[in-house]
Amino acid sequence: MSLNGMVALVTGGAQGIGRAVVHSLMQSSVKVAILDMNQSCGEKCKEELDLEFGEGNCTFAVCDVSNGDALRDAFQRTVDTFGQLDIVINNAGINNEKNWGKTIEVNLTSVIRGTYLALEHMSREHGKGGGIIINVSSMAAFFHSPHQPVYTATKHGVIGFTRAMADASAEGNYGVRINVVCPAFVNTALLRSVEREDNMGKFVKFKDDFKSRMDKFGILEPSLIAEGMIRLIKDTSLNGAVMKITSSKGIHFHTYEPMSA
Ligand SMILES: NC(=O)C1=CN([C@@H]2O[C@H](COP(=O)(O)OP(=O)(O)OC[C@H]3O[C@@H](n4cnc5c(N)ncnc54)[C@H](O)[C@@H]3O)[C@@H](O)[C@H]2O)C=CC1
Ligand SMILES: CCCCCC(=O)/C=C/[C@H]1C=CC(=O)[C@@H]1CCCCCCC(=O)O
Repeated sequence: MSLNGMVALVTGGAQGIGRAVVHSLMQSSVKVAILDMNQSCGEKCKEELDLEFGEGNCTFAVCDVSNGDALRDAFQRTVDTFGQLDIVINNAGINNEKNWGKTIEVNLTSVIRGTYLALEHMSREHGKGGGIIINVSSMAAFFHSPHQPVYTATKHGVIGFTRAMADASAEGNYGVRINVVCPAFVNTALLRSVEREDNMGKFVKFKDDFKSRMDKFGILEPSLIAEGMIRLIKDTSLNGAVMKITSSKGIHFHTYEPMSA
């Protein structure tokens, strides 16, 4: 499946995993709208991508995904700029057990809002031509992190919401495939936040245990997560898929017991 000419929107696209998937998408000739709350990183990211791929192939907008109006405007500006929207990756996420309400707002509420906004611009129920949504969860949804109870809860929620919405899309003939990716530890700024009291609050005292888990389970590069996301986009058979990415098994999928009668 060629992605040439498609248009993607990536939240948290200025750094880390989001930056990696933006680059992979542009290597596949996808035009990308990068949304991020970090203006300096976003502008630097766009400057570098313009140098590599030529101008006009990506945009950057400062957008805090937890601001619903700003997120709605950013989606609309993307469609106004590029004329269409085919791929949405709800990637932006934080780790803050002190301001845990914010963690819920960004990691779960904004993923829900971003999914609904994506459907407004892609679903046949809105007269559009279809598309693909990828929501970002975590292996913390399978190996719960005793040091990140609220982060863990949000990532469990992303899986449940995504699987439910994928079924709704299939039953409603939305024409939109909705999948979720669950990386283990990834070498980004977010991972380094587990050592900071500002982020971890009282759980920072467990940082040595957290680091020993990183040693045990390994640390992935963002490019591998981007590879998994491109696979979710290109494999048209995948809807409601729960992709896991770990050092031990690489890119693989979680399987669920079928619901008994
Ligand atoms: N790094 C890791 O070990 C893992 C990360 N994840 C998830 O992957 C996603 C990306 O995380 P990383 O790339 O590691 O983090 P990162 O911190 O390196 O990059 C996240 C980007 O999102 C932006 N962002 C944060 N809050 C935002 C908001 N409210 N509005 C707009 N942009 C915002 C940041 O400015 C940053 O550019 C997150 O959902 C995270 O939970 C999942 C499993 C493991
Ligand atoms: C803010 C930091 C982001 C960390 C996200 C994350 O995925 C954390 C997961 C871990 C937290 C405690 C754990 O034990 C989780 C282990 C995840 C790796 C499991 C890999 C298992 C395997 O390789 O088979």
